[in-house]
Amino acid sequence: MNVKEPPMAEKLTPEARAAALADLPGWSQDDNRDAIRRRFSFKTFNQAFGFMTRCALVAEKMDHHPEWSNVYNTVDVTLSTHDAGGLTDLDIKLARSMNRIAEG
Ligand SMILES: C[C@H](O)[C@H](O)[C@H]1CNC2=NC(N)=NC(=O)C2=N1
Repeated sequence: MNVKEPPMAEKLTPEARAAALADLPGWSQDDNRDAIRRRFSFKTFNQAFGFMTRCALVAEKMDHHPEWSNVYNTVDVTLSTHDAGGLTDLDIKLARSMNRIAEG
C-alpha cells in the first residue's frame, strides 16, 4: 500500500506570520528566532499542570510539540517547527488550540 507521509509544513511568509499573529491573542514574535511565544498564567499549579496535560494530548495527536517550561502557576511556551527551521501553520494551529484550552 502506498501510505504517504504528510507534506512538510512550509515556513510562513512575513505577511502570513503578521496576519496570523494579529488573530492570536497573547502571542508575540520571539525576539531571537523565527518562533512565537506566550506566557499563560493561572491561579494555581494544579490549573497550570492541567493545562499542560491537555495541551500535551493535542500536541501528540498533531505530532507537533511545544517548547515550554512551568514555574508554579505559570507556563511559558515557545512554538516553532524544527523540521522547517521556523514558524509554520502547525505552530499557529497549536497556538490556537492552547488558547482554547486555557479559556477552559
Ligand atoms: C519525526 C517527528 O514527526 C518530528 O520530529 C516532529 C515531532 N514534533 C515536532 N514539533 C515541533 N515543534 N517541530 C517539529 O519539527 C516537530 N517534528
